Amino acid sequence: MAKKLHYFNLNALGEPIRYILHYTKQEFEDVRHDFLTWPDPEVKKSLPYGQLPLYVEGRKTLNQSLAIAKYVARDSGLIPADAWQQAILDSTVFNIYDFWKNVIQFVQEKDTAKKAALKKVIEEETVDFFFSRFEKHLAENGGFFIGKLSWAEFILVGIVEASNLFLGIEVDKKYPQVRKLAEKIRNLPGVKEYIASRGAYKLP
Ligand SMILES: N[C@@H](CCC(=O)N[C@@H](CS)C(=O)NCC(=O)O)C(=O)O
Repeated sequence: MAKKLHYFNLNALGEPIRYILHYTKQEFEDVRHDFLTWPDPEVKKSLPYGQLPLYVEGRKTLNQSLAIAKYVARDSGLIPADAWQQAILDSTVFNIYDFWKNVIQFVQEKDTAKKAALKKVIEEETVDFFFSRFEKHLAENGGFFIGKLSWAEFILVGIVEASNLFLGIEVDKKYPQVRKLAEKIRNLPGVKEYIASRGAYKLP
């Protein structure tokens, strides 16, 4: 069945899904929309909630990045059988997205002074609040969230990379567990080749 992932030519919410698809060796069409000319009225109208990413499998479509990531991670050992462990991972990805909300607020702010103020708060408070917790969670579980590789680590690494790109800082600089994990994910078979083939992202 033909699979397609629609997203912008950026990392952000699409990249963890791309990483999982490449790691699990699933063939898919990586459809990239141009952020600079967005919104393309035809495409926007065709999206169930007007936003990307959108995953397409045959005639079925799925929106919401976390739902897509979890769906494409099934049958690959990236989702534990145990319900409690599944819930821990769900909670973890929501915590990661709670951090990401701050980055999005920064990205969307048009006023230069307010934008600078938001960046200062993120750099001086928000990063530490979330990343000290991610760091502890990883340290207590052998460098993963539940003691082995799961879909949640892909989400964290994708969000770290996108945050670094959008904020122009290294949010993971002081967090060795997070950094080590990012290196591990980037060197996974499938992911490594994908990264080499796509090159580096640049902000529009
Ligand atoms: N909760 C949604 C958020 C999707 C979202 O915010 N998409 C943004 C890009 S990251 C978008 O499509 N922006 C363009 C628009 O709203 O027209 C998810 O996780 O998929």
